[in-house]
Amino acid sequence: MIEILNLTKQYGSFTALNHLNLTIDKGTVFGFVGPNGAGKSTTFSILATLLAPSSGTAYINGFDVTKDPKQVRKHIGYVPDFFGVYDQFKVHEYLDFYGASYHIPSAERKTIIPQLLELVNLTDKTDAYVDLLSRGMKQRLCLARALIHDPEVLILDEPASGLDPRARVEMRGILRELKNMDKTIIISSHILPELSELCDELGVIENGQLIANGNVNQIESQLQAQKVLLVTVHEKVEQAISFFEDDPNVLEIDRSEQDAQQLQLSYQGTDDEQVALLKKAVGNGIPILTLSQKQTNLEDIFMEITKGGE
Ligand SMILES: Nc1ncnc2c1ncn2[C@@H]1O[C@H](COP(=O)(O)OP(=O)(O)OP(=O)(O)O)[C@@H](O)[C@H]1O
Repeated sequence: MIEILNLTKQYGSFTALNHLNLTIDKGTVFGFVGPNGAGKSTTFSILATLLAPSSGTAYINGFDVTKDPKQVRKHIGYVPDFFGVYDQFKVHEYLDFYGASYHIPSAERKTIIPQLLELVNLTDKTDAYVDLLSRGMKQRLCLARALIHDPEVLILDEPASGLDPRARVEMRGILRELKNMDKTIIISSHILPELSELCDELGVIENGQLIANGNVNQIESQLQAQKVLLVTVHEKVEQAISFFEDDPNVLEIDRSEQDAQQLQLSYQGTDDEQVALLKKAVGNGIPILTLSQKQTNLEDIFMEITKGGE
């Protein structure tokens, strides 16, 4: 379990994290999403006990990251966004080195390492030199390294960044397996759809503050206070625009770039009000060809909830 309490980090006069509060229950896969510079890596570095907060703190399985870093490290596996690998090592030697650093007895390491390599699909690379692995393979090796002491909590900073689509799918498969092993996982990305499928819960961070938190549906419903109606009219586009502009529930009208006859209405009315509006439009002679509601995808949601930071 991860508890973040009023976590604040100042770099000089710059506030990178501003009273962040978050609780992640055991066994949850939590996606931490935010634009570049939002404060994700800063949060993760603090959780990994590598950076001291300016104020506030965080607990991992009840251990305070500022007061009890040694205990915390036993309970976490951390994959940073940039990592180095010791290039003179072969894959199995690399894992063995880290296993020894965690004081795992040699006999045990001999059992664990093949299991980990199987988990991250690197069994056939056991004798390969680490520096000759592809980026995706290095990323998976780094994940195996983070798992060597069987931590309950995994802190994964952008584990899918820079991977091609196939490698991303592979990474997702591995994370799913880890979820099935009941690990608590916090994983960051600036790509919301990448996380949505995998995560039980999401938190959106911007300018060091949590601006949305919950499951995908909860985050979606925050946005759905405003739906987007797509209205295609047969000619008379200007007439349609001035008609819809008069409705107080229509907040904004955009014209589609692809289709000059299509209007996109940001609409905040209820379903009943929407029915009444359409009835009135038809009654007023607006030649409506089609009407539909734009399906908001997670990319739209992300753009919407982070647009304050533009
Ligand atoms: N050592 C540092 N000194 C000064 N400012 C820093 C330092 N580290 C990070 N920052 C600033 O703090 C803010 C948060 O950075 P952080 O790396 O936590 O963001 P992020 O959400 O992980 O971004 P990205 O998605 O680009 O990795 C950024 O504005 C960054 O420039």
